[in-house]
Amino acid sequence: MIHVTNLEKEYLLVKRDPGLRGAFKSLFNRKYEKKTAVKGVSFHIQRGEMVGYIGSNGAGKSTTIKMLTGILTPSSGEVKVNGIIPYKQRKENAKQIGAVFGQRTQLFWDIPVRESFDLLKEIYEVPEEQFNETMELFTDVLQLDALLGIPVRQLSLGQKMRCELAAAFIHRPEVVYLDEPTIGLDVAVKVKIRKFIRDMNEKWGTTVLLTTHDMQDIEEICSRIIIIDQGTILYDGGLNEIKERFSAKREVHFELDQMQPFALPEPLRHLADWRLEEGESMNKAIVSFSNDQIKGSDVIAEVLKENKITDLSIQDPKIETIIEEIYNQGL
Ligand SMILES: Nc1ncnc2c1ncn2[C@@H]1O[C@H](COP(=O)(O)OP(=O)(O)OP(=O)(O)O)[C@@H](O)[C@H]1O
Repeated sequence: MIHVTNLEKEYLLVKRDPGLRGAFKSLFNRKYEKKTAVKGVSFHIQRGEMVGYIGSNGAGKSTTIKMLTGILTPSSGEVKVNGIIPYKQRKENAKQIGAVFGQRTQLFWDIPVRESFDLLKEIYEVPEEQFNETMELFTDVLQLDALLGIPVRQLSLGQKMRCELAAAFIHRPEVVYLDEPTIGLDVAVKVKIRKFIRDMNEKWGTTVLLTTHDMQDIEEICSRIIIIDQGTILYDGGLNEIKERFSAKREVHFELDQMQPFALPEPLRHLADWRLEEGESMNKAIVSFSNDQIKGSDVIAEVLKENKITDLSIQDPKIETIIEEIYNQGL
């Protein structure tokens, strides 16, 4: 569905000396500097896959997505979405994709949401019956009923984002690009949005490329991640595989009675680290260890022998921690 081969994008930046004099000079004698935002990126995404495209600020995510949507022309390399070259066939590409770009809206600011959807229906030439059926479904799943009569500018961020999501899927596109679809939203709306994306993927087999800094989005939506750093791909593979690869780092969280001190038993001293998290009524001792050196059950057994524990839980490594480690140490 999405084929990207050796994709590159260079931006030309105007080089300017500091100060007013520099600004004035650059008006007449422009010097340019090249900035390669995407360097030789290749990946293939199958129809119906939901892939997380992640990386730190400035890694090159938005630049890639802009090339996939046809907004930007690549400096070199190839990009094809469902057989279409986006920057050459912008209209055809626009018909088969949907997009949510964080804070920007594709809805019409001053008119009621319902009328924005009616306009999108005309733009995408959605058949009447299909449109009504889709609207009914979205109204139900995203609880849009009360919002349809309100102009977008009067909606809260969460309400607006629910409408944006509906607008991205209204014409049942083949591919949807989601750039930070849950940014700034409360947990309840995030849950609703993640479920909606999963449901649409299941119902229509929509291919989804998701950019987010919220790792919970990734964990709940994607089974594959592509990690980009400084314009090049660091990792492309299963979310579970990478978690397993790094599952060397596991943690057991032991809840202690406030009055009880914690001691790491002797057999664990060279195999595990621990730290204390202090709370109002409860302290928590967090013991971290390498799965390939000792089993979680042995850690628990040893700790229970010497400490009074009220509760415990085993935590898998968080994907943020994993990504930070890949950034720092490589794969
Ligand atoms: N229009 C532009 N002109 C010049 N440089 C740009 C332009 N857009 C982006 N860049 C630069 O290209 C690099 C990649 O930017 P990009 O927006 O693709 O990153 P990103 O991964 O989407 O970051 P973020 O998570 O902050 O949105 C950055 O160094 C950025 O400063």
